[in-house]
Amino acid sequence: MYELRGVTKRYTRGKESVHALDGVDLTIADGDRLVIQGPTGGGKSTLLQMLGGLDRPTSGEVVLDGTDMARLSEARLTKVRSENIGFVFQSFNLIPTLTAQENVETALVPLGVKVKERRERAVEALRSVGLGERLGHLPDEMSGGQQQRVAIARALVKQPKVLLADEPTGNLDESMRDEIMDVLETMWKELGLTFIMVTHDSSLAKKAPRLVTIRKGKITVKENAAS
Ligand SMILES: Nc1ncnc2c1ncn2[C@@H]1O[C@H](COP(=O)(O)OP(=O)(O)OP(=O)(O)O)[C@@H](O)[C@H]1O
Repeated sequence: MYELRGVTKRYTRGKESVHALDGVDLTIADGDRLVIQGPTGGGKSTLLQMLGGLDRPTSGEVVLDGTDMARLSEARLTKVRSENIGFVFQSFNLIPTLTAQENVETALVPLGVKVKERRERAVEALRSVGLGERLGHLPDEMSGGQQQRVAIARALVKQPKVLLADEPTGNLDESMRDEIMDVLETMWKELGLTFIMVTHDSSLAKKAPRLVTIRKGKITVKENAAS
């Protein structure tokens, strides 16, 4: 469970100061599916970075399961991240010289998983996203949708509690977008993940059980009873 209290993030460039987040209070229960939307520059990516422990707030608390990530040492924060949080980005971020299977295995290296188990888990994760036949393919031998599936397998192979996705369908055409959303939704249901996604896509936002809109660093939360 996440508890954000008074989270502020200020960026300073020369004399200019931007309040990317301005006193954000937000609770996210385990197993929630939450969409973050809002205008360009509103603070969506900054909020996701705080949730992922990729950056620290200027002030406030980002508590994940009782631990304030803002106060952890870099080493402990890296450990919390690699054990608990999977990331999927718009630009897939696969290593171009590694096969699909090797890309997925990389997520298990920091956890000290032995080679044989790494291989088995990577194959299983790729099968679960429908890529059992593509284990030995390099990223540029796969479509955008397939590359994003590899990225999803890489995020989930470590069995995280939380999956964070920043515009995961932003680089994909409409049919691939639906396909990737189906994969993400299935994984969310099957694995009992907390799934938090930033999107510009209003049709995806409408379907979310919980919608956070962020403008000028301030959030509003809407529950969607219909979904
Ligand atoms: N590293 C940085 N240095 C300075 N300012 C930054 C930095 N990162 C973000 N900002 C500023 O903080 C504000 C929020 O940015 P953020 O990227 O979180 O918005 P966003 O809602 O994700 O936007 P977009 O939809 O365009 O990706 C913007 O005004 C942005 O210019």
